[in-house]
Amino acid sequence: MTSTAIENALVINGVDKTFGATDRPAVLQDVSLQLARGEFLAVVGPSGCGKTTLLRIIQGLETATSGTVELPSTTGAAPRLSYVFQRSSLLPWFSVRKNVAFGISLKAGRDVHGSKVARDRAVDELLELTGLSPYADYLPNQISGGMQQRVNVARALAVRPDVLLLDEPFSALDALTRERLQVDICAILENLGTTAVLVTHDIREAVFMADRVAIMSAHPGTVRQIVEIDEPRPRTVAFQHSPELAEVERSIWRRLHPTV
Ligand SMILES: Nc1ncnc2c1ncn2[C@@H]1O[C@H](COP(=O)(O)OP(=O)(O)OP(=O)(O)O)[C@@H](O)[C@H]1O
Repeated sequence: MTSTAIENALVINGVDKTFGATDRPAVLQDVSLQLARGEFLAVVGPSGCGKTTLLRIIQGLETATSGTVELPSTTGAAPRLSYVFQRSSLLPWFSVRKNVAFGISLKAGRDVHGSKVARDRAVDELLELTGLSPYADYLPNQISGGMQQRVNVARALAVRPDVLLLDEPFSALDALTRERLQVDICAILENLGTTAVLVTHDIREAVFMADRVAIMSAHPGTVRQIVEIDEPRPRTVAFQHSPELAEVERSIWRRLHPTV
C-alpha cells in the first residue's frame, strides 16, 4: 500500500448501488471520495439521492453493486467504524455511564483499551469531554434530547473509531441545542483527531462543521462537486454566524437549486 493510501482513512472508489434487479434505476452511481486522517467531510444533497445508503455501504450494512470502499489501516488491525443515528439509540435501563461503556463492551472482541481500569478511564474522559460527567448516573429519560445525543456520540467515540459516521445526528433537536452541539462535537472530534463523515440536510451545519462539503445530485445519486471550507478548525461560534459562512451556504444552496 502506498503512503498516500495509508494517509487516507477512507477511500471510496467508483461505488454504484442498485437495489433489487439490475434493470432498476441506480441509487448511487460512480461515487468516489477520499478522506485524509482526521478530516471531516459533510455530504449534502436532495432527499433520496442516496446519502444514507452511502453511509450504510461504508459501514458494511449494505454491499455496493460495484466499486470499492477501503479503510486503510496504519496498524494492521481491522479498522473500527462507529455510527451515530438521527434518533437516540440508548438503552433506557442503563445509566449514561453504562450506555457509554456499552459502546466498548459491544466490541469487546476488539477491545482497544486493554484493561478494565483503562476502559473506565476512557469512559470518564469521554463523559468529561462531552460535558456529561454531572449526568453520569442519570437514565436516558432523565436527560434532554440534546444530552441524549451527546451520550450517543460519546458511546460511538468510546471504541476510538478510525471513522465516525454521523447520519443527521442533530436534526431532531431544536435550533439552539443543535448549534451548541455542532460547536462542541466539532471541538471534540478535532481534539481526538477523529475522521468523520456527516450526512445532513442542513447546509449551514455542513459548512460550519466540515473541512469539505460533497454536494450530491439525485437519480442517480452522484457527487457533483466538492467544496473546500477555507476556515481553520476547531470552528468558533463567531464563524457559525459569520457573513463568510452565510456566503458559502448560499452558494451551495444555489448549486442544489439551479433552477431557482
Ligand atoms: N433497502 C432498500 N431497498 C430498496 N430501495 C432502497 C433501500 N434503501 C434505500 N432505498 C432507496 O434508495 C434511495 C436513496 O435512499 P437514501 O435513504 O439513501 O437517500 P437519502 O439521500 O439518505 O434520503 P433522505 O435525505 O430523505 O434521508 C431511495 O429511493 C430509497 O427508496
